[in-house]
Amino acid sequence: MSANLGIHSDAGLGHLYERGKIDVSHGQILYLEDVQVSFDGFKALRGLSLTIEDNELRCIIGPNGAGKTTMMDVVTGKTRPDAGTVFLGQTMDLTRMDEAAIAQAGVGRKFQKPTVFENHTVWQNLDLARATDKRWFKSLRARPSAQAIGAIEATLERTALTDVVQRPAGELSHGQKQRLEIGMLLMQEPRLLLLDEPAAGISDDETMQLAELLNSLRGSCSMLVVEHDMAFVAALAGESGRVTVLAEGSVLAEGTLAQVQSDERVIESYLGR
Ligand SMILES: Nc1ncnc2c1ncn2[C@@H]1O[C@H](COP(=O)(O)OP(=O)(O)OP(=O)(O)O)[C@@H](O)[C@H]1O
Repeated sequence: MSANLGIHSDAGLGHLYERGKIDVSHGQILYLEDVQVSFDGFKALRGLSLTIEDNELRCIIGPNGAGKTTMMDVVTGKTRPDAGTVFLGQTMDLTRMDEAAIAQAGVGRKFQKPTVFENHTVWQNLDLARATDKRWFKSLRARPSAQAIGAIEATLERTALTDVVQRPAGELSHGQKQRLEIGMLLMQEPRLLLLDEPAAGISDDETMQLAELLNSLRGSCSMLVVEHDMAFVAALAGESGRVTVLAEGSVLAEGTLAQVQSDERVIESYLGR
């Protein structure tokens, strides 16, 4: 399969990857084949194969312990697979790149718990996320360019945070913090966003606002969303979006939400519990 896709290895060149240079000429942004991960003999991923199209928004569902977080850890370089293939586009072998190189190549990750700078304002958080110089004291003093101001304002609007721009992030609601963190990731102009249960613990209204935000990002980046909230998944997948069901470390089913919801194996292992 790899050979057919024209994939080749770029071992050791992680530091040279340029943002936006992902080769999606075959239409795929992420390609996993037969990925295996074991922890002390326990197989967390057993032959996981998954392909995400460029600009696709894919929802991943599945029972606790199915391997969803481990899959994200493998894509971001936090966990090295024991075996298998993990490529970003045609040419970047993620199993041979470190976490920093993978982030630099355009993979952004949002963990379940929001991690924002609580004592800084919403504006400062976005400004810091944009900054290439991570020494925050220097970044905060540097005057942002007109282009940077434009990017921050566009992100504020997109994340519906314009009204709270001068509020410290610590005062925001959980849903607003989730949107701010996604805004911070957007400041890095990711090509692939991984989101781990972004709707967990937020109100129904904020869940739908979050779905609106992610839907508005279609076309500007690919997204992989792990989620348990089925109303949220329905709002993202619509009638025709693909949903993947993971169970026991591999893909149990894949199809539209209606297809996977009526799949007996899915009902038994996940939905029907
Ligand atoms: N570092 C680790 N050491 C040992 N076992 C681990 C480790 N990380 C994960 N596991 C195990 O691997 C399995 C898959 O875990 P993972 O967190 O990937 O599942 P998940 O689908 O994300 O679950 P959840 O929906 O609960 O977040 C679980 O049984 C978990 O206990």
